[in-house]
Amino acid sequence: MQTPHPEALPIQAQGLSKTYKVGFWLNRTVRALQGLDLQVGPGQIYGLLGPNGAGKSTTIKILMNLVRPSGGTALLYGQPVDHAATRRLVGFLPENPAPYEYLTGREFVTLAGQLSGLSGQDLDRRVTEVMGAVEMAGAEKLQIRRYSKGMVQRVALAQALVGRPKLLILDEPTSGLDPLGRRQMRDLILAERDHGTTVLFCSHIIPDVEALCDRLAVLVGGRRVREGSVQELVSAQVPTVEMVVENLPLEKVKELGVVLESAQALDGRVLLQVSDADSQRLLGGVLGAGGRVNRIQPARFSLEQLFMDALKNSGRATSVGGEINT
Ligand SMILES: Nc1ncnc2c1ncn2[C@@H]1O[C@H](COP(=O)(O)OP(=O)(O)OP(=O)(O)O)[C@@H](O)[C@H]1O
Repeated sequence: MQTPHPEALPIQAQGLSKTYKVGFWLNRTVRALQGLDLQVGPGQIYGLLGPNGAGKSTTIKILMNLVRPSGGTALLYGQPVDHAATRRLVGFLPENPAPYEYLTGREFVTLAGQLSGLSGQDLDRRVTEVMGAVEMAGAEKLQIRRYSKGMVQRVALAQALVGRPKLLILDEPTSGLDPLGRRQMRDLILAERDHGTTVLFCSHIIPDVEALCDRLAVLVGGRRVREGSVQELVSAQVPTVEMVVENLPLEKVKELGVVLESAQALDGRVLLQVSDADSQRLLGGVLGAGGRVNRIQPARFSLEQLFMDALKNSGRATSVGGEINT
């Protein structure tokens, strides 16, 4: 039997596409993915960031062999995604985990451990270890139907971790968690990376992506529109300047003929964002028209700005996958 290639990339996908048939007569097609390339190196935390319907879950489902791609290839450690020995190296947290409600948390995680090949004392020790890591030791004897959403998410993470995976694939790991729960989930993911585990996760929560990722891909409408480290992506943005103007209404500012990145009237003031290159012209125009500038400062580069720009540039007023009629 073929074995996983430990020197191969944990994840390598090329030209992935996926169309779903929808509608009562299945006569409409949604293009969930359109030629996606993805490479995740060992020990990285890699984020897929995108709005609702961008194709993040579809990508993850293809990697987990839950959905077949319509085109392209996906490899885990150099092997196809249905390769049994390779799949044992992967821990998976689905988007809406639905564990058996009448099992206790410990029974559920023990079952997952058995399925990943553990037994006897090793299994017992490992279950205790992961239940402790996700801070569920105190509630491990309760049936899952008594758990809160955050507790279900933790126990589902414990089942993903129990088999000591080399690669963790997490679909929206922090969704539905309160700020403390999100923080703890982030710490757990970082701790796994520190143990050498490779992590792929998807999210639309920008601060989580910013806090966790070594690299990320921004997906919009099933396409990868940006890729790189957070630092690379953020510093590649066009520098902009924020200006607060008084004594001049927004309509008059717009008449100055300077391209504004954003403009908002608030409490008798106008908040403006303009490219660095245009800022002097705007300043001159505002002062010349009798306005007063009471603050001017470089805008902080952020992943959020990048994300918004990516959405705007891809021409998507809405974020759902491209639907075509056939
Ligand atoms: N089983 C399915 N049948 C039909 N269309 C689907 C199916 N799964 C996903 N889609 C469509 O494919 C597109 C991409 O969906 P996907 O769930 O991959 O996006 P996502 O980025 O994970 O979004 P979200 O953040 O909302 O989970 C969407 O337009 C969605 O409606």
